[in-house]
Amino acid sequence: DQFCEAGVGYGEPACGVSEGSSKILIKGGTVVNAHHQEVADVYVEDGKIVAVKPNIKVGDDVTVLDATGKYVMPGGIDPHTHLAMDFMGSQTIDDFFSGQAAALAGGTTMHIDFVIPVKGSLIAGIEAYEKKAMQSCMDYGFHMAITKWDDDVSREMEVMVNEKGINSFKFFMAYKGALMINDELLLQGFKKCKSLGALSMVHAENGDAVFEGQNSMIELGITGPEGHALSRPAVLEGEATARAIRLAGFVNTPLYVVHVMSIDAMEEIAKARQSGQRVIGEPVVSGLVLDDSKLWDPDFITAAKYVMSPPIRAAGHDKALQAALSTGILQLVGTDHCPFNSTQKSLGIDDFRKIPNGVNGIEERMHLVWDTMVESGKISVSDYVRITSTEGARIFNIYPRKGAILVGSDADIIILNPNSSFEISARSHHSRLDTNVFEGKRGKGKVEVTIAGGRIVWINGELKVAPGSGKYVKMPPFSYLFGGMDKADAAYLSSLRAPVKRQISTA
Ligand SMILES: NC(=O)NCCC(=O)O
Ligand SMILES: [Zn+2]
Ligand SMILES: [Zn+2]
Repeated sequence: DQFCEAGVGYGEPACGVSEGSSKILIKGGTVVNAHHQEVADVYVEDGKIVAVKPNIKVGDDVTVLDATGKYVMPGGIDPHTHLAMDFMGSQTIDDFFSGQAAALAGGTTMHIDFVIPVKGSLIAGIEAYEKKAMQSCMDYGFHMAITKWDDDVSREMEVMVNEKGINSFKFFMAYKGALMINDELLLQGFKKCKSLGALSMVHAENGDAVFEGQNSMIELGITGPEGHALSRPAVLEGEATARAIRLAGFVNTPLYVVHVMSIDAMEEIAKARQSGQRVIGEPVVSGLVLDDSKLWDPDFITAAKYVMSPPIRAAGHDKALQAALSTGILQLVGTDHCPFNSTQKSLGIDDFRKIPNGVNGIEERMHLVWDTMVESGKISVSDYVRITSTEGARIFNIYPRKGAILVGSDADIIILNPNSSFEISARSHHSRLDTNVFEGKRGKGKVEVTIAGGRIVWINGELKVAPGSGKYVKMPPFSYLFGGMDKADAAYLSSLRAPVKRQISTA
């Protein structure tokens, strides 16, 4: 078994992990934060970072890890996952335990998952997810999807923000007949989010046009996975991104565009940001490092494992998204980890519209982003920390508790060896998935140690995780993205020209 699972408590030497206390000293590494790096020791006690400075001396009861020549960085925060999600007639194959264990093995120490309402009810939705998350072995937070609109939903959004610690709501502009909402709902939702200080997030594809595109493909006799890409071209992602941006601008509320997969969408975000609008763009690792060629593979399972929405695009979009990430047009990297195994993907053997949409990434993100962005010289190590951890913590308002190696921060830490290497395979990964969309990818830089909540959970290629040890992280509203918005609203109001007092002329 790859996991030391139930029954193995922390503090016991198991799975070859020698740690036995909650006191850890990381010695001699290069400690990297988003704005600074220095050679220093990091001392951890009871789940928190207690000291960051050179030459810390400790007693015999402390586990000492030598990080000389290595980077000591905040654990990754994956802002976009779907664990144990019921979707397209299946449930994603990783639950909150297996998905999080995989994450920890890849250097991610917190994720934010999307709660899907039950028949539109947010309360029923969060209750279901609270149950699913009971087996957690790492810290997590929730976004909430909005799938219908009425007074109950509006009231429940208040409960989510004020009582449940949710500060972001996702609106699906695609998946017609299932999760999709229309522009009227989008506007109501954006207004409500603004009033609550919650971040509006969109899955930006024109769902009506996608529906048309799908029907056209079927009429043309194109039923295989390539039909998925052909039916929802980048122009539909660009259109929806532009529409969401303009509606968020009309309401004057910040917008977060999830899984930006195309140049078309990225350019809309670039334009909006250039004009001063508060728009965040999140590429996902599959969009950054893959292209759509495998969707034409003659083997159905090989092709179907690449089916996700918006689709992985033709070569060229990947490089453009990397460039946008390096120049700050896009701000942080997620995964959209939404794994369906071969049997589940086979639901669409005769019709691509029935292939459950989603790919893996929660375990691979930190390595692939390091190799693609840092090892290639596109960004600095500090920027790596920013796009994989710190910016997520800031956007979702949990910085500096998360996303930093600072005194008082949670002890979520990775040690990355830049001279070591990784290779990705379904044979060795920790997800329950029987395939891997990144199969065979190799690169430089290896997460050798993961510390989550002050415990060594990944070392020497072994996981030591216990179900139930992860904590729910409440995320307060009014993140930095909302700072000064009230002034912009006031300026807008005062800019309105005085209404004309009209009389009926009788002449
Ligand atoms: N992206 C995808 O294909 N599946 C997960 C659901 C979503 O994020 O749209
Ligand atoms: Zn989506
Ligand atoms: Zn998603």
